[in-house]
Amino acid sequence: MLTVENVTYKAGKHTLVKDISFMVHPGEVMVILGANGAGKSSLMRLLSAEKKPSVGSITLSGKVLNSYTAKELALKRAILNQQNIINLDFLAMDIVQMGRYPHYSNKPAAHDLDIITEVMAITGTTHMADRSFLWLSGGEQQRVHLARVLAQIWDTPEALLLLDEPVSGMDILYQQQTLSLAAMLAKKGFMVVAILHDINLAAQYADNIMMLKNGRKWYHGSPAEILNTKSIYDVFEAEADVFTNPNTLKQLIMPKVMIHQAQTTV
Ligand SMILES: Nc1ncnc2c1ncn2[C@@H]1O[C@H](COP(=O)(O)OP(=O)(O)OP(=O)(O)O)[C@@H](O)[C@H]1O
Repeated sequence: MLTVENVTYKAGKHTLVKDISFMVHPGEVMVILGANGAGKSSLMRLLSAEKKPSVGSITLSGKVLNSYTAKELALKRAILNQQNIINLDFLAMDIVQMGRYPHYSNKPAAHDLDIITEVMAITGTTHMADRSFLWLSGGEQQRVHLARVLAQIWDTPEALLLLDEPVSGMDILYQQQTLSLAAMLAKKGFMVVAILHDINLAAQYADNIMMLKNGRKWYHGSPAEILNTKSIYDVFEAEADVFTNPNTLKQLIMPKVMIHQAQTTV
């Protein structure tokens, strides 16, 4: 279980995350929503242990996050960042293999190679295995990185998977496939925390959504509980209609065109 208790994070005189508490259980997909600058990535940096809370505590499986060694943490949580800049001429397969580095010292074992094959198949990257990573498109690179991150924790029960805008740059099919995969991994026992900008994808795939505003938790609950015209306006200052998709019974958000604002910016 991931437990975040009264966490505040300050950078210099700026408070980026303010007194946030929540829990994520194995089996759960939690999506973080919020406007640009709301503090989503700052919170993610705390959850990944890249940064330490100024106040409050974060525990993973009952142990304080910042007391894990780097190696212990690599075996327990993986993060897909927004930007994974790699300028070296690796093959896509080599990038995925990097995800297994914490699991072996010299050469990957047969078990590691099996996992690499499996995650490349599940992320639709098998056919890119022998291609130079640098020559892949942005969306293809993102899928290879997803395979790398999955390779890292594939055989760890109740691992924490952190996804910072995992579907940016992906086409509609891979957006759906990536988030279905995240939901499937949660069913397998992982804890998934994802930052998304697309509220409809959040409505479709999240078990719970946390909406941030000015570094604070503004709303937290299931999509059905918290996604409505008021919460969307409160958090994004955007007007939207919220319907129920008759096929999936999930929320469907239709932003209203802001004619006045659009005209004044033309
Ligand atoms: N090290 C820092 N020092 C001061 N301010 C910072 C620092 N890092 C981030 N900020 C500010 O904190 C706020 C939150 O940033 P953060 O990247 O967490 O937002 P976000 O919700 O992820 O935004 P976006 O949707 O645009 O990616 C922003 O106003 C940002 O400029």
